[in-house]
Amino acid sequence: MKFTKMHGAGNDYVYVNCFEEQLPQDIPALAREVSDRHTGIGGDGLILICPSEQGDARMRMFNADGSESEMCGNGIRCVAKYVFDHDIARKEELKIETGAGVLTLQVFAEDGLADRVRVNMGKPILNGPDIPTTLEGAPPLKAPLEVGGKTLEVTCISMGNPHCITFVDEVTDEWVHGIGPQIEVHPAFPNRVNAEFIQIVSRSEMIMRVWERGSGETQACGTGACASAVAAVLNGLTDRTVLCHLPGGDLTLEWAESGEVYMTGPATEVFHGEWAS
Ligand SMILES: N[C@@H](CCC[C@H](N)C(=O)O)C(=O)O
Repeated sequence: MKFTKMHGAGNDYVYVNCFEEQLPQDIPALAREVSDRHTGIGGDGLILICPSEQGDARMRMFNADGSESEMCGNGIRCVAKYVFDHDIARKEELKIETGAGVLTLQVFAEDGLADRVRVNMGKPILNGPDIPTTLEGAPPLKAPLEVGGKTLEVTCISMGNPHCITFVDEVTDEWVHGIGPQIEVHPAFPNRVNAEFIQIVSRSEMIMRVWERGSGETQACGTGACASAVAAVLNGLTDRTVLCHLPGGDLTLEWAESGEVYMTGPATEVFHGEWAS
């Protein structure tokens, strides 16, 4: 099976071109094997680039634990780069089908290769049961959540996949590794959840670290950054356009007056290979 290793702001996945490659039946097991950083290729998960009847390609994404997610913000920028660079559809405006619907992307190319992508991520889902969470509100805003002996005030938003955002004075390992895994499996989230920790720098800048559902801490999370930008506006902490600093790089988020969220960021190809097992 041929694969390509790519990352978006350090959020790295193994990509397989399913226009050409045949996959084993057990895709969750394949995702776990290729993602292993010691015995596999190494990555935050596996992303399949598949034919689509509704767009130029369809993305399927699997976390490192083999669970499938509806959406991946950093992944979809890399899928767009692959589709553009490898001539599956060499268009500056692409449509990619995801578990969260068909999204429109704008590709910015340098010397014939895509290097930045702007994604219309659609409207955030704010209704608690649709996120899903049992916390009340649309969205749950400053909702009390008992975790590790503390009562956190969290905001919950779905960008097709679920996010639980906590604003903190300083984003520390204790938040990400101590509290993050407990939020991921908290009973308030029936499908588990991605946990973001946000430090506000100014009305237009924030720092984020994430504990991702199914993958643990990653260097960036595109859907998480979008959800956090929406949460920051709803909590009165930032303006509608914000630069988000993540351990692996920066993303620009804009929550437009139309209600749609736009994310702009890098997409990088690292190497190709062949998976033997
Ligand atoms: N890193 C991704 C999100 C990947 C899926 C997530 N862990 C989930 O289970 O929902 C991103 O860039 O959005």
